[in-house]
Amino acid sequence: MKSVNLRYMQRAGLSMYKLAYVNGEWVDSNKKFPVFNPANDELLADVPDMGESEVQKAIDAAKEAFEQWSQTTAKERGAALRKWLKELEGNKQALAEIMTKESGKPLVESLGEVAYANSFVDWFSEEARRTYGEIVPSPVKSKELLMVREPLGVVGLITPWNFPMAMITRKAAPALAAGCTCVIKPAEDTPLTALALAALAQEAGIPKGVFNVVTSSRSNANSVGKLLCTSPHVAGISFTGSTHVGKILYNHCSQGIKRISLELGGNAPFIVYSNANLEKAVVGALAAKFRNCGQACVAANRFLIQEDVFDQFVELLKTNITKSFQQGDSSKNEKCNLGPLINLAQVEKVDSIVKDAVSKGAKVVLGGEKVSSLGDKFFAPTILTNVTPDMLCYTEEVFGPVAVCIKFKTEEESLQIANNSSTGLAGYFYTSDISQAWRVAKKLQVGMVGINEGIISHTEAAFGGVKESGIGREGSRHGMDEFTQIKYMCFGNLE
Ligand SMILES: NC(=O)c1ccc[n+]([C@@H]2O[C@H](COP(=O)([O-])OP(=O)(O)OC[C@H]3O[C@@H](n4cnc5c(N)ncnc54)[C@H](O)[C@@H]3O)[C@@H](O)[C@H]2O)c1
Ligand SMILES: O=C[C@H](O)CS(=O)(=O)O
Repeated sequence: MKSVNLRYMQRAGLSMYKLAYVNGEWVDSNKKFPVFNPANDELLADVPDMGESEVQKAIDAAKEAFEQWSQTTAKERGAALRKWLKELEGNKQALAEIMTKESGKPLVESLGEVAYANSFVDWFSEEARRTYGEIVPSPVKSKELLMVREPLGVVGLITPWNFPMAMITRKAAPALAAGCTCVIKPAEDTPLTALALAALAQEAGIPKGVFNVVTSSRSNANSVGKLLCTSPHVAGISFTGSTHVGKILYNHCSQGIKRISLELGGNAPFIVYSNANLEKAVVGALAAKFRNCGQACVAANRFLIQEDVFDQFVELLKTNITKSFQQGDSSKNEKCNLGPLINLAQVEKVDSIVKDAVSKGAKVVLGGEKVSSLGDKFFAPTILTNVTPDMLCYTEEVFGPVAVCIKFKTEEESLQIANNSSTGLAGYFYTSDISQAWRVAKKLQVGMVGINEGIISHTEAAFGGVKESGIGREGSRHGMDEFTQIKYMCFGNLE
């Protein structure tokens, strides 16, 4: 089949993004599922709804390709990733437009995500050559002891809809850098970005079978996920998504003792101490809460504000939200910087959490309801106060534009509330006291801490959580660990 060129596909319009990518070929299926623009319900494409037998072909292709790809040198793999990066950077506008159309996120945020996603390809094109082994001083004269890192093999990458490009490159780049081959299963809401990445991988000359993208509807996700987790030809799984699904996959992988890395849900506290610079804290709060309309795993989920600055901070938050955001469809109006939620299920989840809070006595300081005038997936930026522990918003991951504001008296109380969660991904706090900064940063039960900062995700830093937020780290040099294994070699009789 003729090589499919992104620029051609872009000119031809999104309708070209309707084929999955397996073994270097663009493949169809006799079943399809639709992909819509959540901002205006425009049908973007119908893509293959692949089942187990079709995904098995992708696993077979990746297994065959692994024989050669794993034997390339780290330098060659790094060079291949840089060719892919060149294609990604050369098509950043097209990629951003696809992402905005299928996820609803504002174009400015999609462009930011392309840059963030590309940074993982850039970073791991270099890390490929720095995944060193070790030679250790032998305890015995006749022996030499050394350890090397080897690629896991075929890996299954299952990714969410909220960052449809970055969540793929944050996995695929280290996987390919390590010498693994991959079968990628993107979220059913946002498969088109993944297919565009495949088109550019093909353009860059990534060999067939090394980078495969299979598309499935939600109804097939369970069986496809189970196949990837239980296939004897898949050596590892890397999953980003909800804790609920992460537990299902973790259980599947236990059957074959398969490696798995899990980037799961969060419930980030955002603590404002009375000695904080409130103007800076509000800037950080808007970034940590409203990026991607609150649909981020590291989103500030609970605002814990010390009582003597509570009213002042809430008023500042309300004023800044009102003047900072123009909600709407940014594919129609580029000035819009706050989009819709991804689908009706998410809208209903957010709406039910807010209604539950109000029914139990919460006060709606701002927003608090759907914005039907914009469309059926828009929920207004919202501030809730008078929040109590019996409310869902106190414990649940909202995953929407709702700032839940909780008052506390002492540092000890703030930490007790913050750590009272089954998850521990990110946490943020603002203080002007350096001793307090050190104390609180050490006591927060999370994997990542923002200290006087609301945006903490960078490719150079280890991304991941504790408790039920997951296992393993992505980005940084640690990202290679998820796709390699250590082999110890003992040379004997050397005298
Ligand atoms: N820690 C992180 O880096 C991170 C990043 C993004 C999202 N998330 C979390 O993901 C959640 C929202 O994303 P979502 O709604 O796409 O998550 P989700 O878990 O519903 O879906 C994630 C992926 O898993 C697939 N999937 C769903 N059910 C499956 C099953 N039974 N077996 C195999 N695969 C299955 C989906 O098709 C999708 O591709 C939130 O909880 C958010 O915190 C975490
Ligand atoms: O939603 C989860 C993402 O990992 C957030 S970030 O873009 O990495 O900050």
